[in-house]
Amino acid sequence: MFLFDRWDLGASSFSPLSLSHSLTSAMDESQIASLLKSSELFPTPQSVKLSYGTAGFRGDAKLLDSTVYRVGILSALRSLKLGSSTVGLMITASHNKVSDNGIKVADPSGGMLSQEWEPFADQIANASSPRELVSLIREFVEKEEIAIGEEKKNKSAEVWLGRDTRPSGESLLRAAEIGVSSILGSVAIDKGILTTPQLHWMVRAKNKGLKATENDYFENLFTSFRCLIDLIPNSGKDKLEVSKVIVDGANGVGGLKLEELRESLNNLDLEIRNTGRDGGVLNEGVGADFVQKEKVVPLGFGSKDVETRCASFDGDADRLVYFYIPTESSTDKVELLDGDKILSLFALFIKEQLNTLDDDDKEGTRSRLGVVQTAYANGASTDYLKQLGLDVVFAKTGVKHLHEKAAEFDIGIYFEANGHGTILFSETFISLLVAKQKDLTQGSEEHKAVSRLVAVSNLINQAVGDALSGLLLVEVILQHMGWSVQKWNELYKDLPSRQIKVEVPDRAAVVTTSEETEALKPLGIQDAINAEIKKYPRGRAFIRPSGTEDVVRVYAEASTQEAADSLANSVAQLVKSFLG
Ligand SMILES: CC(=O)N[C@H]1[C@@H](OP(=O)(O)O)O[C@H](CO)[C@@H](O)[C@@H]1O
Ligand SMILES: [Mg+2]
Repeated sequence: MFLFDRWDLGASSFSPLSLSHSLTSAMDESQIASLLKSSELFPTPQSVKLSYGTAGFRGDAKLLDSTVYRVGILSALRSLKLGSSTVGLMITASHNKVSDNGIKVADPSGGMLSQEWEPFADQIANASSPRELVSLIREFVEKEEIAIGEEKKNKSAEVWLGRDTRPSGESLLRAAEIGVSSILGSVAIDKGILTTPQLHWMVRAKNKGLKATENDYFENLFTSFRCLIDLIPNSGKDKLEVSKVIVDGANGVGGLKLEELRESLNNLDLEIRNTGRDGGVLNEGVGADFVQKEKVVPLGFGSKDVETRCASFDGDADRLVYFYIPTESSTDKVELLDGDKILSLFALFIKEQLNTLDDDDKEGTRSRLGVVQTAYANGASTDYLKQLGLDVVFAKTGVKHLHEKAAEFDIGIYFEANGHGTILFSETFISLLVAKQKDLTQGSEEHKAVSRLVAVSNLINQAVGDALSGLLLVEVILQHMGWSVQKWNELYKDLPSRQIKVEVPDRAAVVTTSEETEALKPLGIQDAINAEIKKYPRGRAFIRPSGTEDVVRVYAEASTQEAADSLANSVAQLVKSFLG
């Protein structure tokens, strides 16, 4: 009973004995003691309601200790549930401001945490006392039939931890370690500063029994990049001179990792700015989110870079956008090549290789290539992709939703307009490609096409969107096509669009349909939005509550920039008047 002596169980009717009985049904006393003792170190902040959201928990870093500790516990349980497979924990708040931080879980597949576990994450993050926390864990462990405790000594959980460059990362990582270790026998392994996609890649590789260090990640990137370079028709002769690309690292982890990778890349003229070493602040006036939303040059770029191909990463390097400063620009406006345009370039390249193969396909087993977008995709990109004859499907915002849909194809390409995306190859399709590669005559067009596809499947991160691997693929495709960034931009012309964030007292008051294009609540707002849309040629607009920030997002598109701005503003006004 010593376990509970130190606990003030308050004035509730709760008795230590009943706690002991109910908890021990799923967990032994030493396990309960461990949880109670460690949770004492991390009191829940009052008056903060936490939600796992679109991409894990995020918020002011000062308020996150207990959340991160609790997600540490969850990750150990997740590992145990899945036969002690390795689970990843990433401490990052991506494109949010530097004083924020966050945590997300990478499942053993390398993908996002199964959505079935999100309600449990919300529950434990919001548990108001150690007693409630332990009780929730006990119930969950019982429901999920997770075996923890003495009898499991030989099979323990393993969690790999990574963090971005935020100053708060180190102490939060310690909190996560304590959380993991409070599930007895679990092992937390600190993998240091990483990009989010690196950790996801490493977790996936580890669970597939492959080499899984950070060096293996780099080696995989430059080997497959080199392979694609070697497969460029005429080895680049008669093609565009390889021109320079300048990368904005958002003053975060991505620029630093790209610097490491650059040592081994000799077919790329690469300049890296905003590495964070020159005094710049993470995500402040820099990075993919800033460039994509504001459509202006990031700090450190200017008139000297006119017409040069530039790219921006976000704070944890899972997003990538390209841009250039047009000659005629007298302002700081950029021509943006967003996730939709990267998706289009990838789709075009993959389709070209598949066409070469399918022509040769005697059995007529054509491969299923599909693309996945969200409601934020520019309408012009969707028209373009459809006109290419591609199967275009839509998913809710958040890569976990896009990833799921892309996995239904032999090759599924998904991208959010903000630059998060990748190309998924199904295991069966990869085996088919590898078998074909062996059968076909070396040097034939078919052999080259199949080899390119295999190299792309190795280069591009199969777990999540990855700015580093995305950048390398864009670069090699441009060299393959002999295209400048301007030529690439001409694939289609974006419809003018505008995004606005509206702060409201309760963003949860906005409830949308599953496609997120219509608001069901507050009642009447959708009719009012529709009436606004009708006033604009090619007008389209929708609202949804953000899953990562305390705002309602407004998106609008129309045939001119003025019209898109005006439509977005009118809809923002409606949001304020219905919810303000
Ligand atoms: C419009 C927009 O860019 N939304 C972003 C943003 O989600 P919100 O739920 O919209 O806050 O952050 C997510 C995580 O990075 C990303 O997946 C998503 O695309
Ligand atoms: Mg990110």
